[in-house]
Amino acid sequence: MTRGKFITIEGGEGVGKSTQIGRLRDFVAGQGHEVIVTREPGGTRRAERIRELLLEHSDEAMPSTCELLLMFAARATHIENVIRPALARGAWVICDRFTDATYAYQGGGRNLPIDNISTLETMVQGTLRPDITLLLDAPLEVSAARANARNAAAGTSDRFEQERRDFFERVRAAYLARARQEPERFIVIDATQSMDAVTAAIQHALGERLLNSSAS
Ligand SMILES: Nc1ncnc2c1ncn2[C@@H]1O[C@H](COP(=O)(O)OP(=O)(O)O)[C@@H](O)[C@H]1O
Ligand SMILES: Cc1cn([C@H]2C[C@H](O)[C@@H](COP(=O)(O)OP(=O)(O)O)O2)c(=O)[nH]c1=O
Repeated sequence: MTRGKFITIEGGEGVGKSTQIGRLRDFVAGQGHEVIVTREPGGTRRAERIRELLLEHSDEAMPSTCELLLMFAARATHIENVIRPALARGAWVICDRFTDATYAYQGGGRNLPIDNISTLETMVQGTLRPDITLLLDAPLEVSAARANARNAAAGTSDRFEQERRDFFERVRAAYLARARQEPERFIVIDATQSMDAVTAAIQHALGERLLNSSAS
């Protein structure tokens, strides 16, 4: 059985990840593949409980190291129980955020040492890495406006969404730096475009990089 492909989708809050993931699922399923859509932090019962700990507001300070370890604790059970078994049976896995988010948020945003993140990455993932990472990129004005509109409609905002502008600038810069370092894995999409234009750009890039190669 050919191993499935592991696709992650990354970017700041409100860039349009959730919107595009639904369309991506249909696109990949339309090529005849089994598709699993999942997210981080989360994706299993235990990991979703860790997600609640990470996102809830609390009067107990959250040390950055605690945040980092919880992200990888959730990831460990997600990989073991969902991602690896799915890939092994040939399913394609589409994951809303993965370890690049840790490099961007805990590394870029919180200024935690990259070496610590990379040590945990190896400990938790071994050699598992995404085959393709879609980075939806937009200036903060655009992504914040979308996230704010969505949160106002839902009446909620989580602990990360309370961060200040300079935090999100560092997150965006860290994502773009990673994309420059690994151009063969990353596809950077201009997320300021219309939803349909973003969808078309994703499908075009995936067609070039993955679907053709998997057919051969
Ligand atoms: N390309 C786009 N143009 C305009 N609005 C968009 C676009 N993509 C998403 N949106 C809207 O912006 C908000 C945030 O999108 P969402 O997919 O939830 O982002 P994310 O999952 O990245 O936080 C939603 O209300 C969504 O309908
Ligand atoms: C996976 C991951 C997420 N996060 C953060 C980013 C988000 O603010 C938050 C929850 O992710 P998510 O629900 O995907 O955020 P949104 O839909 O608003 O874009 O967790 C990290 O800080 N590190 C990580 O490793």
